[in-house]
Amino acid sequence: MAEYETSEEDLPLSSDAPALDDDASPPAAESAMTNSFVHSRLLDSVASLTHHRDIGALDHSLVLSLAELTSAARVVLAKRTIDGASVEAIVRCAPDAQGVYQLQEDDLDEVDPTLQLLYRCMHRLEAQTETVQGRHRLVVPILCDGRAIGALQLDSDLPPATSRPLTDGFARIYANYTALLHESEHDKLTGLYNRRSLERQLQRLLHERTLRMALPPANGSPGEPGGEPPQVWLAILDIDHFKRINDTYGHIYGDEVILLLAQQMRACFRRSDVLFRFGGEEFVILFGAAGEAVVHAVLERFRQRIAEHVFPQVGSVTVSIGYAGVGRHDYPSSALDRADKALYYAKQHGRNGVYGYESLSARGLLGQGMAPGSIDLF
Ligand SMILES: Nc1nc2c(ncn2[C@@H]2O[C@H](COP(=O)(O)OP(=O)(O)OP(=O)(O)O)[C@@H](O)[C@H]2O)c(=O)[nH]1
Repeated sequence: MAEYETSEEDLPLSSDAPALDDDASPPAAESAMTNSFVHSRLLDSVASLTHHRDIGALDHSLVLSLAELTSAARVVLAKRTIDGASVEAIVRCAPDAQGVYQLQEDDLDEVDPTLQLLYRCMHRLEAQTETVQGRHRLVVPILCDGRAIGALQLDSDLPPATSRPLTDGFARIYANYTALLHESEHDKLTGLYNRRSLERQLQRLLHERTLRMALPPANGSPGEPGGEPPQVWLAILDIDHFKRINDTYGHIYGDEVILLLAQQMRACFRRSDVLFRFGGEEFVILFGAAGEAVVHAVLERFRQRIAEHVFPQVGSVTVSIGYAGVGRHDYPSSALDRADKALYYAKQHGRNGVYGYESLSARGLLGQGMAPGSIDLF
């Protein structure tokens, strides 16, 4: 670390700041001052980066920090899907006409020539450089366990030798921190989201829909007369007679059923649908759909798919599913409670079925005295 060569007034650091060096020449003092300023900006960026608990916010913070620290013309973050098969997200950052950095998140344009180096970098697992119209382009891979989970592109006037250490450093911090966030949000056995992340994911989904659809203010919650039709849905899925599977075949096969079911969920639902392992043999799905008929058809298709699937050793497995609409100002616990009531109804009416809270309720089938479902609410 360089020594500070300035006065305490000039540099409002803590009282631990190193003493002045009387022999320092003005240019040396100036350079130390610059170094110290750069270091504190850098630490600031790292601190704000690791402050986030949400991967989306972390992505934004990463590209903004790098752009601001390097005065880049453009910074791009590309992220790969979990299976590494394709690129799932692109976050770009560039200054607007006033020089203020603006973020932009978009779908991948595979033919965009300005992103070709990103692909090559992720493929070759090593940094790439090129010069385009006098401007330097540097792309570094974001590596995790020897795999490229993404890449960072910096278009700037800085030669790659100058910008590389910083860009590499940010890529490494990002890789370490996303691994930590990922672990804390996901179930170890299935790789699906865990229960802890439900509230945040639900808020994110509701927020995204609000932004995308620019909805007018809600005038009621789902299920209430006059309420707007819900656009986000929550389904709870529970494996039928799972205790019997464990008792008959043992926990290892029980776990395998859970794992294979999660794989079936991944294969059947859309990438934009959010999948959770909520508890032992309980799963939650959050998704957007136009109406109850669509939701019912999607879940019914999954129920059938599982009923027809042959699980190794265990053979046939069935699932019961309950679902409910989620209003814009809903609490996760209330939406869960409604879906759980529909699931309970499914369990009481032969299992291997799909039921929606709204239609059960409209048909008066959820009596006052109905026992609460099995789920522990927040
Ligand atoms: N193998 C395995 N079993 C689990 C896990 N978590 C919970 N279980 C078991 O799952 C079983 C759930 O049993 P119940 O809640 O009685 O439900 P069920 O037998 O599925 O019956 P219904 O839900 O009424 O159809 C219990 O025996 C739990 O011990 C897990 O991670 N792995």
